[in-house]
Amino acid sequence: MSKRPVVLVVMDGVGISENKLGNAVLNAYTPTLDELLSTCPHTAIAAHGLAVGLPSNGDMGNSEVGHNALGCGQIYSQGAKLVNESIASGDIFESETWKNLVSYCKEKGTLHFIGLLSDGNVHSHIEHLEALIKQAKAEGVKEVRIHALLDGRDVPETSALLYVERIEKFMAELNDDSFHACIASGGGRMKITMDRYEANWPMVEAGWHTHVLGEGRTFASAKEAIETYRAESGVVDQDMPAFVIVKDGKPAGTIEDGDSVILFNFRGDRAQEICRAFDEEEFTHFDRVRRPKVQFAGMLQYDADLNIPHQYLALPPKIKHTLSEALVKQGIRQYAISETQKYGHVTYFWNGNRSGKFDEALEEYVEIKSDVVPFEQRPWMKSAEITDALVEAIKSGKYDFLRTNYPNGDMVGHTGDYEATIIGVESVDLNLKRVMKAVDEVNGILIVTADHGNADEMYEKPKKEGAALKAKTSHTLNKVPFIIYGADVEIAEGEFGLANVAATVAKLLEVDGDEAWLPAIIK
Ligand SMILES: O=C(O)[C@@H](CO)OP(=O)(O)O
Ligand SMILES: [Mn+2]
Ligand SMILES: [Mn+2]
Repeated sequence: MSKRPVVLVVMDGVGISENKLGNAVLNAYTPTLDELLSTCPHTAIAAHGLAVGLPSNGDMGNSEVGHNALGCGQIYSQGAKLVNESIASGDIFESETWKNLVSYCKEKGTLHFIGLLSDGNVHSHIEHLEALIKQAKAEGVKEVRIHALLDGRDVPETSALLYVERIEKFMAELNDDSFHACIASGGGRMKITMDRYEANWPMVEAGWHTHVLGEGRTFASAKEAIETYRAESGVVDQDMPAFVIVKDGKPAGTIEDGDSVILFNFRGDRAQEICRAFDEEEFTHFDRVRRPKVQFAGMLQYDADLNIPHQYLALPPKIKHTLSEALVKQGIRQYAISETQKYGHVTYFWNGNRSGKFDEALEEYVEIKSDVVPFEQRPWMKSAEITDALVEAIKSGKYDFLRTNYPNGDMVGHTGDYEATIIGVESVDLNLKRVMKAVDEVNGILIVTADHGNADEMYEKPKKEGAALKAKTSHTLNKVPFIIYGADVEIAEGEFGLANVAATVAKLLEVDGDEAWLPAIIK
């Protein structure tokens, strides 16, 4: 084992692109990154598509698959791909859960689908929803209701109508005397239901009131809701307030005793809280007012240790041989820190979607509370506070491997605000300098990388030359930086991705890697 501590920084959403237009990474003032890139061994590594276990290279990276790959050194087929396969093979419809949910609601109840309505393939895919609705009808379900969370964060900023129209056309073709499906409620994904890491439970409470109780502002259709909210305030899809659809003066689909409910998102971070609201007997995070007796299932098992949700349609990748586990076996003391928005990224996602520790005595996890504010108004977020704690941990000499995630490039990038995102990236750069100094003081080694791009492309590619610029809120397909500071090493030949990082960390720590891992990025 080396005597030199290794610190790994994930700059969330900081990708590499040569294109200067709307590039909040290239155009930010980043003296620290510039210094690192001009003086240290570095390369660019793949963070999207096949390199992180997604169905195709047209799939942008995301935090879940990115941190999974970083933390386990391997490429596993991810939720997006596993659900595709399970639907194609029909396995999903053979599952006990599917059968249970269908038989529970088939005679007198309704089958509800709650989830992110887009083809972003980060949390969900509309094709999965379509396949489930079609099969439900084939198996004799009579009533289906959709509770549509509007995206605009993994897909273009104001694309909700595209998906609403697509699913309504799909349902209209299925609807007949024996079957009826329609949208019952919805709202922007950053307004209701899809909170994560317990950052903002009131979002989930608002979702409960909307989907379950059918309370809120009412409209005749989802289209009317979207068009009205846009006309009133110019609000974009992800921030769209909640809406309830009414038919004949009543909500089109509250959730009642005898119904079944499927959360059709496959990704876990933003799925867990609403699952808990349905599943938990003793629930204290908000007053549910009424808890219907339903059969509830998630698309995937989101956390096996915590048994969330109790029922699920498909199994997630069984991620084994993680870096954390290999390191604790060799006595390496570890420290992980981020603010709430990304805390689970450096713990839960990093450890293959496990929320527990491998070894209580050897691992310390620290969460700095995120503010609940529009991040374009505070683009520095908690970068300084994270750094205060990280610097202290580095200097304490208590840890051999320390990791952090700075959310700014990503969380501010998702707002589509170019100027604010520049400040977000600059905040990371400023704090990176402090981390470098602390690493110097303890004669350590620093790795700087990212999990996927976002801030590197803040405008959609114009459809025609000269067309007005449109904010881009989603991740990118670009590679990410991989830089090693403080070690006299050479980058190896070849193409690398996020799954090559774990072996690199082990090599720098001078401990054994795992045979399952992809090779290190250094010679
Ligand atoms: O905010 C999120 O949920 C996703 C985008 O859908 O971003 P990230 O993968 O960076 O967490
Ligand atoms: Mn991310
Ligand atoms: Mn993101």
